[in-house]
Amino acid sequence: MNSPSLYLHPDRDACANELAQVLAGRLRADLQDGGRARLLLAGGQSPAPLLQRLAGETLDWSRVELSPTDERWVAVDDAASNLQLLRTALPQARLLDPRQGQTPEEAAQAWGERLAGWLPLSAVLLGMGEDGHIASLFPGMPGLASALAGDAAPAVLVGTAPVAPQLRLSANLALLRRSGWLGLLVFGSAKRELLEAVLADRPQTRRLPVHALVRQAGSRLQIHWAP
Ligand SMILES: O=C1O[C@H](COP(=O)(O)O)[C@@H](O)[C@H](O)[C@H]1O
Repeated sequence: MNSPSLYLHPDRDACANELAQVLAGRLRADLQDGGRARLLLAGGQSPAPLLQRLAGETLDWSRVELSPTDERWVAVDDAASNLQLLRTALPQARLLDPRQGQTPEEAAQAWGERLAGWLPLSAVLLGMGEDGHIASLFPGMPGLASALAGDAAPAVLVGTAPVAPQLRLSANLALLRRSGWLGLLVFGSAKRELLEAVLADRPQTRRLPVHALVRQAGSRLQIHWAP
């Protein structure tokens, strides 16, 4: 396997600063010809410092289309909503709400169709849970094998988390990989230990969604870690 690049930052601020510059550079490159840039960002806790830095980058945000990598099936203004996190931090971008239907199934179908029209994406930044989930692709969840399949068509699916809010929408791995730049943001020692086990291809990690990401993306994946 061609290994991902692993960037070990001294602290979360340094990590956020560098990632904001890398992402802004990718967006500017796609905006240069007068077109649009398309960006998918992780939700959860980890992106907060990065989002703050990214919001300070000078670029034509009105031409940047932004959506989360996954969403919790909660009201759009719920504190657990990934879109709400992006909306609060980057209101100047053109936000696409994953709630494109009345039911999770309808929304997954319609959001997936919208995202398919964005491919190839400019950049995708994923997060990872301590259980090895990425986006809302959780170890052992129903439908995981097809969500991770390397030859799947890019799509959005309805996922199930082991913790509340359990009902999720998530881009599948095939969609997440269709990007000019692919990154994974991870903080803390527990996640670093898990990542090292994944990079070493330890057998107990082979069922984890992050293992599929690392194997399929190889050297195209940048992993950014800070304590
Ligand atoms: O549930 C989720 O978790 C992951 C990881 O979140 P973090 O708080 O540990 O950084 C996140 O990447 C994903 O978007 C989110 O829905």
